[in-house]
Amino acid sequence: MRKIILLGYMGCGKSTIAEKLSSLLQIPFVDLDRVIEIEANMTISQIFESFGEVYFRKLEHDVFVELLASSDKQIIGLGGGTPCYANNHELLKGEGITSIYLKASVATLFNRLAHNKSKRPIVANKSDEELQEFIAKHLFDRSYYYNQAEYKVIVDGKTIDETVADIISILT
Ligand SMILES: Nc1ncnc2c1ncn2[C@@H]1O[C@H](COP(=O)(O)OP(=O)(O)O)[C@@H](O)[C@H]1O
Ligand SMILES: O=C(O)C1=C[C@@H](OP(=O)(O)O)[C@@H](O)[C@H](O)C1
Ligand SMILES: [Mg+2]
Repeated sequence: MRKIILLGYMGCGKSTIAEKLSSLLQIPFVDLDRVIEIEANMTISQIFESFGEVYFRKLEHDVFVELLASSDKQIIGLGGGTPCYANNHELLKGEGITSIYLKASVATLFNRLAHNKSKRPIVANKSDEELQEFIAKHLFDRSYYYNQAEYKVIVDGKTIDETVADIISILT
């Protein structure tokens, strides 16, 4: 396989898990958001603030297509919204691509995002009460796209190492 792609809602652990998986499997890791930030020379928050979400989604699609076009073996951590726009979910079905949905419950996501939302413009300004309800509805809306992944790994109640071990058992 050429690309191992991790997807799922904000805070499910895509960036954290991909980095650990990368060091264990000795396969380079790229975080889609980081590539976007480097190419734009701006943070994700600055892109949203200056140009808006529609512009970000276009950039995200272009960078995703660029990454998939390379023949390099890579682990790619997507942004939470990547599979949900611009038909990106169809790109997950391409040849040589293994896609894995890191599935987290609303409670797990809320616990993580409540302390970790400032760099995520979609949730940055929400109160705790708003956040819980927002995640529940948003996750429901996005689940259709996340469920297009080839594999699903439940992350609730698991340590980083346990989730990584689950992924390795899928890959081997
Ligand atoms: N068991 C766990 N697995 C993954 N992340 C965890 C876990 N426990 C706590 N975290 C924390 O949750 C956050 C997940 O964020 P991140 O990896 O950026 O997710 P994503 O890229 O999916 O938005 C990190 O701050 C990470 O340290
Ligand atoms: O869910 C989303 O729409 C987004 C998730 C973020 O990535 P993470 O899932 O890594 O936080 C980032 O791409 C951007 O803030 C938008
Ligand atoms: Mg991330």
